[in-house]
Amino acid sequence: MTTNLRSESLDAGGRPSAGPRVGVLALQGDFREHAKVLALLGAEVSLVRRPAELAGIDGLVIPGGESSVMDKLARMFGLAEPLRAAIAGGLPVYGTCAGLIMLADTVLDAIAGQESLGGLDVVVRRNAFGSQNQSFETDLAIPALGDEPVHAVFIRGPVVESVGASATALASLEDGRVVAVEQGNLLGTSFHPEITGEHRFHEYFLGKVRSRANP
Ligand SMILES: NC(=O)CC[C@H](N)C(=O)O
Repeated sequence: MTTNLRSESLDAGGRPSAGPRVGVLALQGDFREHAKVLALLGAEVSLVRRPAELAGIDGLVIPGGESSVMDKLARMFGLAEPLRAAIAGGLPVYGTCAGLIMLADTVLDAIAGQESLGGLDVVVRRNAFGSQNQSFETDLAIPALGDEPVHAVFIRGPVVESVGASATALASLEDGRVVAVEQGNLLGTSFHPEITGEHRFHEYFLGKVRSRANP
């Protein structure tokens, strides 16, 4: 008899080990696309809408969407402070587009009263590619992810205007503008790997999640 096990690795008790538990912030935006990619890569995925749902996750993805709405909902649902505490406590978090804006310490062109969660020592500018050119696609060389370029889709994305001393740029456009950054367990991209079939960013993120879950 063969059993259809999702994971071939076994835990200390000889049982098949479950994948890392990754939450996806599901207040607004393209959280379903992230959940699909993460599940495909073997993570145990849960949607996060309340503070209690942060318990027991080993990592969190903040999706693309609209950062000002996400911010409002996060505060309304009492999630903003628990999220800040989780980030400060070292929870691995990957933010795409609006998610990157949520993780940035400083946000330019925010709407009045908009707050970010912070954690990434970067300055981002919302809607940096302007209304004439709201969406575009390009291939990015990202040595940290291997030789094959990353096909990147930008949808009213932010740009990283300055990278502070604690953060590192992972990818830039040809004109030098930074569009992917990391800092310890935090990862952010201006673009959307969750919609292109590109899994290397999620894999890279899951690496951070696994090393925190099994130090
Ligand atoms: N695709 C996206 O996530 C767009 C981000 C959006 N322009 C914002 O400011 O939040």
